[in-house]
Amino acid sequence: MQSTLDDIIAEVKPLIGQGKVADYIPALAEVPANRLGIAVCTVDGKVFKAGDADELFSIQSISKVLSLTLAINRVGDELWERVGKEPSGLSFNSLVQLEYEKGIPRNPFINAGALVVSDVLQSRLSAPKHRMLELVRGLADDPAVISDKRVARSEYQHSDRNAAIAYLMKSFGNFSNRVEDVLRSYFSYCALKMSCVDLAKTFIYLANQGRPLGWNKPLITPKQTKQINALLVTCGLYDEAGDFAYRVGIPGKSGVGGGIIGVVPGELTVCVWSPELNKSGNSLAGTAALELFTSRLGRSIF
Ligand SMILES: NC(=O)CC[C@H](N)C(=O)O
Repeated sequence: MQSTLDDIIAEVKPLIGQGKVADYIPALAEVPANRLGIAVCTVDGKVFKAGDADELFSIQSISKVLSLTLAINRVGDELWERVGKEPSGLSFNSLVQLEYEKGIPRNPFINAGALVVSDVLQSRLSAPKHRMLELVRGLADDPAVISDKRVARSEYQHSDRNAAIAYLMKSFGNFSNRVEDVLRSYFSYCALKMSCVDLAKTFIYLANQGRPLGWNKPLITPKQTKQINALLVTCGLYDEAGDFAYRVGIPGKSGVGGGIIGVVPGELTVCVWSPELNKSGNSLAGTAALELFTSRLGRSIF
């Protein structure tokens, strides 16, 4: 495993320069483009890493998996009355489908869906931002995980499109709380700062029937774990979910910070980070690294 990870980092490095670091907020635009890391965590808790696997980065939309997990945990199947389970085929922050589908987002991993999920958490939890922090600290087994206030504030100052999405859903009756409050929580989840190692450990519950590392009780049921992994395969990479399934072939979730997590059910989680993105907003070198990873180890689910 260790030599495979070292080889992957060396082989993928030349791709740096072909993508574009997210620049919609200054705090993300400043991240050095040449970073590249990979970490693997196995269901029995072994961690392997290479490159910049311990450096912290903004997890952005990877947090949508955590908020979905919390929401499923709290409300169960009721959630699916307010958000769909189908791929959108459109970019993560698109508004067009929402109008003709009457304010019901296609899935929980596009921004519209994640905002509905955040709205549910806002209603159900007394301190949603704090609860999320507590959850990730527990999952990553790292009490030092924080949400970067500067990133969250900057996102809020550039939130016109996400606010438009939320207000459109509100006009259809699919949004209960004040838009500003939910946006603040949503951005605080997106601004979580974690490393590849933290994230590989955090998501091991998705490879292990809902059981986090070192916990004595499951976070979600095996059935819910299967459901989240299915949604990751079909919707985790936005309008590139098909290409990702074709090239990488495992459940995955990307974020505009350049991170991507992948799940090999029953076996391991893998997290890659490279800040330069392709046109769909997914890490360019990160996707290539995962493609090599699953191909070399013969680990696709297909
Ligand atoms: N794809 C992403 O990572 C998007 C997250 C970003 N904070 C947004 O809401 O636009």
